[in-house]
Amino acid sequence: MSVVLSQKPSWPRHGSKSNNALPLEEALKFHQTTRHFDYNATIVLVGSRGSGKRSLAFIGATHLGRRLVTEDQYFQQVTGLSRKDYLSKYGSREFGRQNVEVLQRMLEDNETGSIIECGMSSLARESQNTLRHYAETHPVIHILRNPARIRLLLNLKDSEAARLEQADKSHQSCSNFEYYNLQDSNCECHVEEISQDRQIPNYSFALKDAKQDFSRFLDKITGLGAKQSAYESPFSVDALPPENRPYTYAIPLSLSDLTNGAIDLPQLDSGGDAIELKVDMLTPNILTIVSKEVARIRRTLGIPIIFHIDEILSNDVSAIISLLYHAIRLGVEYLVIPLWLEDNTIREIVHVRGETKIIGQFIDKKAVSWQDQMWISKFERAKQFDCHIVRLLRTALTIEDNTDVQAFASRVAAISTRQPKLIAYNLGPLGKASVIANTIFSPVTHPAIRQKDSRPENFLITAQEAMENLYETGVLDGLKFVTFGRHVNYSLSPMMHETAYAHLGMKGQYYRYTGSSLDELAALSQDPHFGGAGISQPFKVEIMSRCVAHSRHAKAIGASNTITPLRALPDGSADFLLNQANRRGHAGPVCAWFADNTDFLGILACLRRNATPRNVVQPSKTTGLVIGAGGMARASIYAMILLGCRNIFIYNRTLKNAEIVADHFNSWAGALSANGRVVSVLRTRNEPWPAEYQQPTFLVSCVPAHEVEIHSPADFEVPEQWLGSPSGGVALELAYKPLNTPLVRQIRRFRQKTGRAWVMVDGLEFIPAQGFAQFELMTGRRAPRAQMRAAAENNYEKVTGATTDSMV
Ligand SMILES: O=C1C[C@@](O)(C(=O)O)C[C@@H](O)[C@@H]1O
Repeated sequence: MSVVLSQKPSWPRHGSKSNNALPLEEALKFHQTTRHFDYNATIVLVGSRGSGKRSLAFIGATHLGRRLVTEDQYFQQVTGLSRKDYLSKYGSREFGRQNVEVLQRMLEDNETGSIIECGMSSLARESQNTLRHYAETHPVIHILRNPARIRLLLNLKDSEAARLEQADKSHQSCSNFEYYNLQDSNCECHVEEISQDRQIPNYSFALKDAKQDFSRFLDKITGLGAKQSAYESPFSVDALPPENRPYTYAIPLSLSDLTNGAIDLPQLDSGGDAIELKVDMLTPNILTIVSKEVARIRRTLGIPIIFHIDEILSNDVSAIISLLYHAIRLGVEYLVIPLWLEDNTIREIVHVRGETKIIGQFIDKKAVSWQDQMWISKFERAKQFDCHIVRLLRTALTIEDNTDVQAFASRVAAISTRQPKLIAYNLGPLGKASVIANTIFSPVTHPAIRQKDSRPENFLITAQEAMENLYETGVLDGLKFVTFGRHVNYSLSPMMHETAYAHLGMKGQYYRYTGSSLDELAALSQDPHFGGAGISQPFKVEIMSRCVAHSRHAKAIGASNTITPLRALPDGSADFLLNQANRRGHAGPVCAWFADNTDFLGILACLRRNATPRNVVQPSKTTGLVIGAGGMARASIYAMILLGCRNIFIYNRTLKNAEIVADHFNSWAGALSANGRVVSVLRTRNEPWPAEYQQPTFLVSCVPAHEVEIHSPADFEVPEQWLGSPSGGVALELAYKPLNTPLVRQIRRFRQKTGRAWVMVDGLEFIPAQGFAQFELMTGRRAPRAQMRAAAENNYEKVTGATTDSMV
């Protein structure tokens, strides 16, 4: 590890001079806003020209279902003139005054339910005062971007660029969050310029990455993400924060290693439940470096960040405090606060933490025995500040220290049930057993790091090894899973799931079972080692009535593709669902099933990430088309409803089945649409597209890949007249044997002929997308996505006997 302590940092200390320097007291007061907002509080974006605010505001508005308000548009609305015309008509002084007034009105008139993109009027002193005040009750996010990139984008001279960069700094003092808008190294294209096939390199990467990153960021700082997951399904990984789940792992990375290129982030994909970012260097622009590295970790790995300032910096208390506040601005998930800081300092930081959780930490350097009362008093100290987690560490001198720390944890557990979570283990090579036994954020290395760094100091085990140990010692049980359906002999699920077990060090087997009745599945689940089932056609609807509990989604869809076993307590009854969720790694008698659905998640992901900005959902206008009337068709309709689509059409060969599906959705979702109907049935293929509706921009074909009754497999083509959307759309084909279905060929031909921007997504993109969540529901562990996707793609030809080269 290299430590850089060469120069003093130059972060804005309280009251320091900048363009819009605040008086000290005011700055402190500003820092102390609590970052707790009404769930619907409007979110404001400020930042330099060229920082990408507009695109991000657009992404945020779509993601949260908010109104998008831009200052340009508001200016015109209020004054009746564009900015340019206003400036030439009234001159710059009056223009400046009007700008400020528009900004103030815009904030005032849109207190809730909006995402506001501020223009450059946010640089004016009066505007900044207003924003500062607004930030007491609303998230105000400062968007940053690499200055070189901005200069390039805006085609600026050096001096102009420097002025812009300098001016942008003043946004720090009127925002309570910061988001570093990374440029995608794969793609230089503008968000509008995306290509239309996943086979084409760079296909909409920029948009996909920014969409994912920024949406997650908003979920995090508003706290909406976590609440949503728990509400949706008790078995989803995000239903419980990692500290409430058994056996989670954190990979420590030092900032200096990250910045000097010693760590290749993409290689660290899966292998930990969190990244512990250790700040071990100070440079003049340390805050920007931190912002950028946090953004890189989020973009590349997408797992929570534990922000930790290395003890080697403990001499510079002022630097530590600035870094702690900065981490809260970045909305990191966990912040490690050294318990040796002064009481008031700790209290103030905890007060403004927003959704960031606090880990109070004490590291003993004097080898005090775990039996010493000192440890309990450290725990009590952290508790007094309302820390969520207390982390107590010391170096192991003997193997016995590991049993001592266990005994200490039991003593703490006996104090009371309502208290912070405890992380306690021994450092050093002798502490390994206590790291394995510890259940929250045990520090692990990653195989990719170990490969590069074989020094004896790097004694950490990998998450995979830690898990293997838990299975070997009988702490966790190997389980059996199955994909169950009438035509599952070419299912890719076994490969995807077993690859994931191996990657994570889990013991598990995933079988295919071709069955003709759900009674056969009931027999399979008599085995206490039964861990869950993927439900394939034609059982997705029927399985619902066999399950005693259902996720909110499965209920709304009326179909399930994933069931998990509910295990019996000694008296034969089922335990609470969240307890069941936390016992997923253990065998035991199965007394009932829980139904969930991940098909809709796969469909949602495919539609969402492939929709072009031109086809952003407008609830009153956007239309969707679903072909089929089975469980997949239901999941497709549900995904479209979640996207905001309120005019969905269904076509199925057997009309009656389409009517049943339409009735199901209209019975609970009809009220979402002005005419009381979200789903309408197209009776025949010869019908012209209903004239009062736009042609669909979302199309999902759920025609089975295998033969149904007398019909041949997936032989469906859409009447060309239904494809007339001028902006094209996303067409998702769920059948994947072969990939090159008649529909895929038709869309490709149509695209070539008309130049309409249809993005074709095939079944091989969908299968892993539904599989990730299924794996997570069944195991409670985060899915190793890249490995699962590769397993599906690499085994496709072997399993299905078809070829993958059908997409061009
Ligand atoms: O329909 C399918 C396909 C599948 O059954 C398979 O085995 O590939 C897996 C299910 O989760 C999914 O809903």
